[in-house]
Amino acid sequence: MDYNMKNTDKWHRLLSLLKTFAYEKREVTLASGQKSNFYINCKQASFMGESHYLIGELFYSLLSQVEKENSFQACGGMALGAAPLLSALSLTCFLNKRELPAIIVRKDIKEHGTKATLEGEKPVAKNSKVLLLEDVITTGTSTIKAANALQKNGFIVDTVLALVDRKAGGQENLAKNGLKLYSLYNLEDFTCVK
Ligand SMILES: O=P(O)(O)OC[C@H]1O[C@H](OP(=O)(O)OP(=O)(O)O)[C@H](O)[C@@H]1O
Ligand SMILES: O=C(O)c1cc(=O)[nH]c(=O)[nH]1
Repeated sequence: MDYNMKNTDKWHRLLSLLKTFAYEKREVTLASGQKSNFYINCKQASFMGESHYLIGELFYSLLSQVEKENSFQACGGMALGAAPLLSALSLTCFLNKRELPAIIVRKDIKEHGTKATLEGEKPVAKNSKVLLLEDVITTGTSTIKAANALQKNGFIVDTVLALVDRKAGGQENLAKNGLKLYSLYNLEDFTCVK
């Protein structure tokens, strides 16, 4: 798909905020246990008001394109990285006269109180189609876990929107699990000199 929001002012501005606050060139161990010499910690940018606004607008625009073939009743994603993305998209949908409630998947089951794995699922009917959001895709394992948690709770998940695809096999792993990936940025957007 040719994304119509790519290379727009909003797309460039969000990339600039991610490059400034999220991208770090350093040795790091990733969620998968693999070593890398760079890290994109989107949370350093995604909780800011301006990024929140841009993420909402860009994901809303991507959602409108994806929905030419598919439609969704809610969005969902894994804590913590997906939390600001879900909040941004859900708010932007509301401002566009559409309710798209957000479901966050806890990394660990809450041990007291509700003992919940999901939060925000009450407004969403079972068998609803949930659009999965993710900040960074490396192997795709975290995203597949989030999809499995939602599916186990009676929701349908087949599509993922990500901020960044590190192009490290994640897309292929998601496809093996029946998940189609659309990402706003990939690794080259961070590494190209422009
Ligand atoms: O594609 P993968 O190989 O699974 O790696 C990507 C995952 O790693 C990060 O989460 P992290 O586990 O660092 O958690 P956080 O959002 O709580 O910081 C990121 O938010 C993705 O969920
Ligand atoms: O693979 C990961 O754990 C990972 C990579 C990255 O660049 N950013 C992130 O938040 N997680």
